Amino acid sequence: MSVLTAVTAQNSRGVQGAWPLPAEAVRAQFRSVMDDIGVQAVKTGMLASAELVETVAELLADVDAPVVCDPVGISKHGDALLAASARDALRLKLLPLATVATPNLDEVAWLTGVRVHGESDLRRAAGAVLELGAAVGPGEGRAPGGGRRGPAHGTGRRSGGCGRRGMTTGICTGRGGTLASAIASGLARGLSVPDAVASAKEYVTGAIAAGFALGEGIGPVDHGWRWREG
Ligand SMILES: Nc1ncnc2c1ncn2[C@@H]1O[C@H](COP(=O)(O)OP(=O)(O)O)[C@@H](O)[C@H]1O
Ligand SMILES: Cc1ncc(COP(=O)(O)O)c(N)n1
Repeated sequence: MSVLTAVTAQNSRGVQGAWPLPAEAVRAQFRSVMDDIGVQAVKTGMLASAELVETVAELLADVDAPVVCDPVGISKHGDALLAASARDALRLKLLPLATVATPNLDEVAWLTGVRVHGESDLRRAAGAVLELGAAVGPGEGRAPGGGRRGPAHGTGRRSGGCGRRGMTTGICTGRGGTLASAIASGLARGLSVPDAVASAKEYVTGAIAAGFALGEGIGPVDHGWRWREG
């Protein structure tokens, strides 16, 4: 079930417009889901403004289910999806509620000041995210205790993806959101955090490898790759 926080106009070329919903609309959708259907896990994505980050943090404070926070900052095309003024609310209110946080490398630098230049920086970055309160972070699907960790860009076993038109960089839209959603799905099914992260990492790797061209710009990951591969 979804609680929409913003409406965007976007395509493979970029984000042409974004309109945050009123906090009241977010609260009402949340109540509609919780009071009838309930949740086994939550994943947060684009929150647009400090007000919406605070609203979502308030709502999640009473939720007794794992929370995966994907602190969406900018789109693959460089379009802002979160106001700069929302950083403190994200750091101080939402991330402390997270079971798992999945910032990408730009987002982790923005949130913690730690710049990742190589693999040796990953542990420091993860530590900085943990200090904000998230149980696990950042991005990369790192499992506690040194679980599976994949390549950041383009060197992995299945990397490549987005294969038409000679794109071999693994750059496609929806990677981070797919990783975070897959982790939340695993947690909802009762997997432990390390198992949910490992399973999500495998899934997103396949989705990137099967990414395809759509439109004139950056195409999407393929969420249906397992189904298509049979
Ligand atoms: N070229 C690639 N090949 C394989 N996995 C990749 C590649 N690029 C990114 N990933 C994986 O996709 C997941 C999400 O990456 P991330 O950089 O956080 O995405 P985004 O920038 O979309 O938020 C991570 O697990 C990352 O390791
Ligand atoms: C509503 C929404 N949420 C998140 C992203 C980031 O995805 P990406 O980094 O792949 O552009 C996006 N473009 N739109």
